[in-house]
Amino acid sequence: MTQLKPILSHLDAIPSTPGKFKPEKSFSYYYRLRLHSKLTLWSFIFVVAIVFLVLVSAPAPAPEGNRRSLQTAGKYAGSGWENRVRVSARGKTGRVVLVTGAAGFVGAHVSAALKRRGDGVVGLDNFNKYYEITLKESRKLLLEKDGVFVIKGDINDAGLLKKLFETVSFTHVMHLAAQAGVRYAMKNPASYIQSNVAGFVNLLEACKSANPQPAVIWASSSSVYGLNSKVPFSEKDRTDQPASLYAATKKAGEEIAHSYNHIYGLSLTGLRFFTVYGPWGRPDMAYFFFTRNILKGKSIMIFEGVDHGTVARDFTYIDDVVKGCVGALDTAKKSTGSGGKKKGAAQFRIYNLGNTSPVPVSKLVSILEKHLKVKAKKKVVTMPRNGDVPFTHANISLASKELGYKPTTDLEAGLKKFVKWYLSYYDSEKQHASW
Ligand SMILES: O=C(O)[C@H]1O[C@H](OP(=O)(O)OP(=O)(O)OC[C@H]2O[C@@H](n3ccc(=O)[nH]c3=O)[C@H](O)[C@@H]2O)[C@H](O)[C@@H](O)[C@@H]1O
Repeated sequence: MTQLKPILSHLDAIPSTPGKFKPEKSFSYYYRLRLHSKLTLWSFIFVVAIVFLVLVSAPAPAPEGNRRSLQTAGKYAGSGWENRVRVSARGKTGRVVLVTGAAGFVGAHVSAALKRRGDGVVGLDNFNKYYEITLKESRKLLLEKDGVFVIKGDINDAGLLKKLFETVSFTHVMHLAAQAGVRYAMKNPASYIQSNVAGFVNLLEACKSANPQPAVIWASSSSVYGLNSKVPFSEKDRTDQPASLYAATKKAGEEIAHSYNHIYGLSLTGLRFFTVYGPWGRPDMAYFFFTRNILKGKSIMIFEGVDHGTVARDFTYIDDVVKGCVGALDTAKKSTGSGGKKKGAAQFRIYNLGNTSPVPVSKLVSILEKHLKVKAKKKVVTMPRNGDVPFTHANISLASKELGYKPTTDLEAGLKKFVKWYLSYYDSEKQHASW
């Protein structure tokens, strides 16, 4: 320590402006300089040795996927987060369900229904900006009141899924996260591949590796029938003529699911939803933005087919679809594999969840006008080449027989409930309307 003193005092003498430094040429100066150099040399050797040891003992750099997992593990580690997940997963029925897309339209309704009947439910949603995030946040708030924790995270995050499956033994996964919307696929095709293909595979990877493997129920779409002209659409009809990239990714999902069922023994049930609508719905859908534009006095475009052909949809009310989802969950058999190994054949099912009564878009608009008590400014235009199909019509006999699915709400009654919710939700004082 005493040896260091002269050096420190020498350093004290160095002016803050280096160019003005004038060296002293005395004996003690050279003595101190030599001592300084010796110490600097030893410090340098010491630092090099430490760096060498660190480099030798450091593991090889993690590949991209693992690196992301490590980041995720750090982000979600901690007893606070794990406790919230575990509390949310508690239930009375023995069923513990991971609902992806829980802040979305169908996901939020299904999560609430499962929690209300006593299942343990954990939600996952990436809260992306496809449509207004405030609506997703409001759904999340309502779910939290019901005791459902909605994690903000992405199905493409393998680290997060691994952590989730390590924290909770899910009996079921209700996979409702997706990039939805038929026409938006022309604007942002990559987002469909990212969510509906890559994200789905990532989720199935986590499910097949889990021990026990959960049974998986996931959202497919009526759009897989594409240009099929045989009505009503039956699950046996061809689905190899998609009219949009959205439909193609949903069809790809069905094929991917089949391969995971075949290789790993995962129990998989696909639900082909037919234009689902209702309270807390999606602002990108026609019934929703028609309502918004009618109230604002803006014009709306009603598509028609070639030669003034009618464009119609088998609009299906949310509560009916929720019952179909719950029916699918309750009849799902267990997966047969565990930890990535198949032990026997597992269940693979596909069902239509529609309403069985297609309604022309022009009729949808006249019902809205009636409930809103406002006349719409209508422009009838030929359907652009945007991936839309002229009509959808579900045959639901399989779902009725095997899931007990029985839709009970017609478009008139369903839109009445939607309009009531819409007016109360967008009335600023009642932003937090109930289910
Ligand atoms: O059943 C399905 O599988 C699909 O249902 C809806 O797709 P879509 O039936 O096209 O629903 P909307 O976008 O609400 O369109 C409803 C009807 O309104 C028509 N439309 C849409 C927009 C517009 O400006 N004008 C118009 O007449 C469409 O051609 C369609 O016939 C959902 O948006 C998809 O995510 C879902 O997968």
